[in-house]
Amino acid sequence: MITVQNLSAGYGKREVLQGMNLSFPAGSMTAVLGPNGSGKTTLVSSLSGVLCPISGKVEIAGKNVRDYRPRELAGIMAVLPQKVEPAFGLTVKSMVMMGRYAHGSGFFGYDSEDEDICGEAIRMIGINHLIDRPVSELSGGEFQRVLMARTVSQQAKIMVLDEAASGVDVAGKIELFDMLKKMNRQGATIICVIHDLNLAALYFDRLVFLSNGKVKLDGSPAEVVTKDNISNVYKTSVSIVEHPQLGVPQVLFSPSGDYSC
Ligand SMILES: Nc1ncnc2c1ncn2[C@@H]1O[C@H](COP(=O)(O)OP(=O)(O)OP(=O)(O)O)[C@@H](O)[C@H]1O
Repeated sequence: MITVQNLSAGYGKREVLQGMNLSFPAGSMTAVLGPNGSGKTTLVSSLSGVLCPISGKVEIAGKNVRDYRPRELAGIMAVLPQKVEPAFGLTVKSMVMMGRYAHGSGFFGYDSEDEDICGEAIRMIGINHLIDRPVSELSGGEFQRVLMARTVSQQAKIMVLDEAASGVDVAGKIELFDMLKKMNRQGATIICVIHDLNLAALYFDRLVFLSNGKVKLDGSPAEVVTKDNISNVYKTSVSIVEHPQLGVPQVLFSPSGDYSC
């Protein structure tokens, strides 16, 4: 269980999150959404203990996230940040192996089990063909997949992902979210920042929308993805339809002007 308790967090004197309270039960799968600048990455940085709160706290299994030692935290929580620079000279394989940091025990830091787990993550994410390529020479979407493989190889019970599938093509997104859903069904707690409302409604049990550093909406897709709610949060007009096979709400957008021929 992760709890966000009366959390205020920000940068210097700028308070972005204001008195936020949230809890993420073990085994839950939550999408965090909201307009640009609403505080999603600030929340992720707070959950991962990178950002020191102004007040309040984040607890994981009853212990303040800031009190965990880095290796101990990496053993229970895998974080995929929004911005990662592809380090010069690192190959895809060595970058994925970095996910085993918390587990590494062999003479050189990693053993054959670490190799097997990374190999499996690389196969699952479909980047076998890239394994020896330098990460600095990959396309944006390819690099994003490598980051995802590194996160998966960490085999942590909690996964916090900030725009995990940004830059990944449509089929790749489906593969990634299918995989996350499978991991969730196997017990992983997943918290994922995502901009795509329709994928969020398809895959996540709970959608939390932030607006100006506060929780604006929190509920199942059926509860929160309504015309009024989405129009209100994003200040744009939308239509809601039902997914023809799954029945979940899906959002349609229209151009703001009349561009018909
Ligand atoms: N390092 C920083 N220093 C100062 N202000 C920051 C910093 N990082 C973010 N901010 C500000 O904090 C606010 C929230 O930013 P945050 O990155 O959490 O938003 P977000 O919801 O993740 O946005 P996006 O959808 O664009 O990724 C924004 O107004 C942003 O300008």
